[in-house]
Amino acid sequence: MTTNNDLVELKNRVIERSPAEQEFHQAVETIFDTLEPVIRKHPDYAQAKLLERICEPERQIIFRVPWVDDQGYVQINRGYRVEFNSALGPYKGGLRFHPSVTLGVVKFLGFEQIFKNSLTGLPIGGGKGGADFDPKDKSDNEIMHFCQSFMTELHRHIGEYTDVPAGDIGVGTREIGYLFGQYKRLTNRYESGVLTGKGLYWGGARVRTEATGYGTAYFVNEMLSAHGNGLDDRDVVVSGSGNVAIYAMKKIQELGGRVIACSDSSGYIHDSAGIDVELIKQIKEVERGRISEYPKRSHHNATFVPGRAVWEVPCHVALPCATQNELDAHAAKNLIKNDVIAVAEGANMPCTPEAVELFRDAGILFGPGKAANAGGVATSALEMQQNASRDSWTFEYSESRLKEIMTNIHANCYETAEEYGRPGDYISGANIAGFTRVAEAMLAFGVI
Ligand SMILES: NC(=O)C1=CN([C@@H]2O[C@H](COP(=O)(O)OP(=O)(O)OC[C@H]3O[C@@H](n4cnc5c(N)ncnc54)[C@H](O)[C@@H]3O)[C@@H](O)[C@H]2O)C=CC1
Ligand SMILES: O=C(O)CCC(=O)C(=O)O
Repeated sequence: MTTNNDLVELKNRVIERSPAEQEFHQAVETIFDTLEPVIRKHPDYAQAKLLERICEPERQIIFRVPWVDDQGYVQINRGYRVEFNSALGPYKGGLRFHPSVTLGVVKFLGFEQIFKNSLTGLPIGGGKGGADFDPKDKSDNEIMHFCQSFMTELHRHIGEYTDVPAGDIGVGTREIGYLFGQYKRLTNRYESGVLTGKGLYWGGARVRTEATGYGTAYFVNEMLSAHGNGLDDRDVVVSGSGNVAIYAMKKIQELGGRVIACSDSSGYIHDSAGIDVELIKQIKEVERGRISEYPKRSHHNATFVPGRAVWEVPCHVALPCATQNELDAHAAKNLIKNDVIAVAEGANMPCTPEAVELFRDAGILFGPGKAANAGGVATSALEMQQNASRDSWTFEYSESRLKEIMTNIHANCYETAEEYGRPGDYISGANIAGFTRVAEAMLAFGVI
């Protein structure tokens, strides 16, 4: 029999084995805090030490990334790929290029990815990678040289049946293009399924660009509907203005919500008439500019508030879509005071544990990232399917698949939470449902 004390001891051992990896510890804590009922129900999981095994990456690769900048100076960055768990399929997860990237950050993201990918119901394992490279203010030439150097090492470790990276913060279609070009050159193989998030002319899938944000909007809509609410006429606030944020805003508006604020790392914009998403796309995706440009060019009466978090804007629905730990207890208290009814994580682990606790205590509907933002990786798996069958689906069909997957993920989390006596607790539902599928596969494979 596994008791709560056994689990606490086990969690402490996992944390001690990986010192100074604060973000990874945080992700591990969330899992351990919710899995007690499933471990109790399945003594064979404890006997096979599945929890210990799932916390230990199958492989972690750390490498030097040297490149030459436009001034002719040599620059050195550190690259990572953590191949966490391949029980359900090839390692799958994005690459993040940001100065804050450390082994602990990559491990937390890879760990989350195991459960998220399992929830999609598709055959993908969990992994993540990246580098402490800052793409901000780099020329196109410098980005290309960095990507080529990064892939010169990474190509040895990845493959359609082994490990399939994609984008994340700082890595979009441009970077995937440079990475894919270098992989093709080094291996002399046009192996489309080795990377996802590709451009539509060279093996990419329709809806992948939109998928994470659209999926988050679908998920929050499902959460609201399941509790007798809807998005109609609701004020929605989104953090970030990158890939996830832009398409979350677009789909929220299509579903009847009113997005009144969004942000970047310099501050936020408030537009009570409703954010003009096409203008944000032009500023952010095309010009790679700052969000402070928006009020200068919008026909609405919008304002830019520098250096402050967007969570001070009153809203019914909050979608953190920027980065980890961006929504803290102070922000959560503010949102609760302003009568927020639902929060869904478009980003990975954007809410601190204290914020999550406050939402839970206040009875706010809370969609954890591993469920709410799973639409991106799910559509990556659909891209792999299309690559394997040399096929290309229409936008409408691809979006209908995404919608179906998000509806199923919501239902799975909702029903699992009920089954384990935690109705309405989407965190427990997501963790238990995600873990169970991986656990069953690991059990079937023996001790490996
Ligand atoms: N791109 C994808 O398909 C998926 C991304 N995610 C997660 O979503 C989040 C955002 O990723 P992307 O949109 O792809 O990245 P991105 O690089 O396109 O955009 C990130 C955005 O966050 C903003 N930002 C960064 N730090 C901030 C801060 N402290 N305050 C306010 N804004 C800040 C940036 O200015 C930028 O607008 C990340 O947590 C990522 O791991 C999760 C699932 C899939
Ligand atoms: O599409 C992918 O493989 C990457 C998605 C990702 O990095 C994520 O879900 O956080």
